[in-house]
Amino acid sequence: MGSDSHYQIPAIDFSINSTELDRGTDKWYNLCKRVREACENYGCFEIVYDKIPLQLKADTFSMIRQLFNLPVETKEKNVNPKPFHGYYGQYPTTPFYESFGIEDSSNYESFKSFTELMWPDGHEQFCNTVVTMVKKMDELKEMIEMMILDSYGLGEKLNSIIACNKTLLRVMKYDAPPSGQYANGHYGLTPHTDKLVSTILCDDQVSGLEFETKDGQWVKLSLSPTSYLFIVGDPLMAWSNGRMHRLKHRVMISGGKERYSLGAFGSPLEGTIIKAAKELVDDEHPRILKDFDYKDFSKFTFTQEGSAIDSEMQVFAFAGIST
Ligand SMILES: O=C(O)CCC(=O)C(=O)O
Ligand SMILES: [Fe+2]
Repeated sequence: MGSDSHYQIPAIDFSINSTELDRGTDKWYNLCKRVREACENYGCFEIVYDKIPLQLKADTFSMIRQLFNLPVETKEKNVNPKPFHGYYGQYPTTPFYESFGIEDSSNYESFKSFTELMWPDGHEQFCNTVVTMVKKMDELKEMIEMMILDSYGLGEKLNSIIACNKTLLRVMKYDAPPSGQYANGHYGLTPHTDKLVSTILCDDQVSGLEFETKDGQWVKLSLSPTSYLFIVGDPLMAWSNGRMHRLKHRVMISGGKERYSLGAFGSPLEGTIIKAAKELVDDEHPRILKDFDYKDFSKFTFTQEGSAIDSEMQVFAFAGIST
């Protein structure tokens, strides 16, 4: 992955023979260890993965362009009161950003309903292409979640938030600002840590994503066509009792071409209480957060009080243990 020449996030190659990736093999445990180290030290890693055909990815982005090209009145029909779901756009603070959050999108019937909301006469190619892509990203996400559990020796804890969440598909578009404006960059998306458990992200080869290193430097990322980015979100950090690092990131746009990106986000199930795995709390790692209801936390981030707090501090303001 091209980033600032002196700073490189780990790249983990999953493009190997499927049987080697079976749970229990040496290769599996070796990857588990690397995944854990990357999440703890960087809060992210590049996933090199050849099991999603490049043509499928290209077709998906072409379908997503068609979606964003629909009239605003049509896009606004995708209303969903849950945080990070539904259509978001035309906001004065992020004038170049639009997104859709579509739940249960690896389920054909559910995605078909969304498709018919956007195209009342149906759009089979849109539906088939995107569902196929989300299923592939889902497989990858489930495998990485299992690796995280196994990396801590907690592979049997299948009711933890790591193993038990639903994929929320989010698609994003960042308009290119008018030429000559913002030559030095403008926020497409302001700095934040993800509020969903984890994220697997890819883009259509127009860069803009940047992340903050642990020592406060902003570094540009550009993903190769066969790469995806895994990002640790606040709930995953909370589950790991602070062992995993949340990645603070932002999108900067500076003109030229519009950017499209696509993410499979792990969304906690209704009623989920986020708590540190008890095995990950000990004298050396005292508990850093109280248990909290995920829904209340995500609502809090949108309140006047919550939104005034820096994104990475919100979880501590909501559930921090005062010493
Ligand atoms: O568009 C991107 O590359 C990043 C999107 C993102 O960070 C988010 O939706 O949380
Ligand atoms: Fe994000």
